[in-house]
Amino acid sequence: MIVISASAPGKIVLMGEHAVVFGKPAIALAVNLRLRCRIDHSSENLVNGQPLATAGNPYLSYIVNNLSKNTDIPSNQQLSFDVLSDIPAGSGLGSSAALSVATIGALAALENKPLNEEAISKKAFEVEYDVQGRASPMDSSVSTHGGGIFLDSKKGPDFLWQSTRNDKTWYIHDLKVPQMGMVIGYTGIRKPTGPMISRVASYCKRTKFACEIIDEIGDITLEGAEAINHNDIEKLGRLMTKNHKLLAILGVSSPELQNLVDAALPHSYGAKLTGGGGGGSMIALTDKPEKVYKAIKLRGGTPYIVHTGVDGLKISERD
Ligand SMILES: Nc1ncnc2c1ncn2[C@@H]1O[C@H](COP(=O)(O)OP(=O)(O)O)[C@@H](O)[C@H]1O
Ligand SMILES: C[C@@](O)(CCOP(=O)(O)O)CC(=O)O
Repeated sequence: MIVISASAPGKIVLMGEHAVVFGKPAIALAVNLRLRCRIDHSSENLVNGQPLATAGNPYLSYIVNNLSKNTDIPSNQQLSFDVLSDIPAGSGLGSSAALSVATIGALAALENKPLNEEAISKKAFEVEYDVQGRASPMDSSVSTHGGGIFLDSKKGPDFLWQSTRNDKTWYIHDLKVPQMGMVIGYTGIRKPTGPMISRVASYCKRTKFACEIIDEIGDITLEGAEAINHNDIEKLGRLMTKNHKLLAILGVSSPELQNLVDAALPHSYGAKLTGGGGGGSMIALTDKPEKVYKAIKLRGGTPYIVHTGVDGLKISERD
């Protein structure tokens, strides 16, 4: 019997979340929190031994319901999925993209297909977009590729692939990022991404002001990419904190996130919420990770000192 297991990383967003959904630039890094998905043939569709249901498992259900679109596996083939994750779900750390990437990667391996990063990442983006109602290809791309990525509205050096949905095209680039001390602070508050994206979209529909904030996030993200190219960590930190303020104006911060950002800032180059916001997690760029760790813990958050520069999708087992 063939048993396949694949793993994919979660991510942090250095700059540009939410604005990237509108086609603006963003910078995301894979981190050493991973989700593993093991797939096996089965007599019924199961997740961790329980029947697969759309309500509890929208991403896996979507993949199974669209099996014939994405694979040559017959649509009546039943599968069992075992999912094990280090990434807290609904926490802004890209758990849903890691789940989609690892599952689609494992299905490709089950079919003995060569791993094609671009194809897997695009299929995972489709899952994210359709289940959430709106998304950018940021999470699916960085989880597939690993390391760092820079999304832009035009093609530049180190271009990997482009993704188009409706009237928007994102050009995805490999981004080499120097080793940086990075601490995640999880508020413990689960916030699904879809409603946060909708909230920003309706704010932008109502007011020109919100669209200008989105533009401003895009502009400072380009400055952030320049700062990375020049290894200017202090400038990057300042821009990250500015990015946080702009996200707060858009209404996607929360008192709990602000509490952890405030705790981290005295020991950091910069700090900001990461991902969808409204709860979930923040990140701090620092050369004193232990101090930030303690400060976040003292304020009731769950800190993780994380490594970047990690692998993307990996097929980790084949029997
Ligand atoms: N280990 C897991 N097992 C099954 N589903 C998961 C797992 N981790 C995440 N998910 C799915 O992803 C959703 C969270 O995704 P999302 O709202 O985009 O937040 P984020 O990607 O920031 O964690 C969960 O509600 C669940 O449907
Ligand atoms: C808000 C957004 O920019 C990032 C969402 O990240 P997460 O799903 O909350 O980890 C949405 C997206 O880019 O698809």
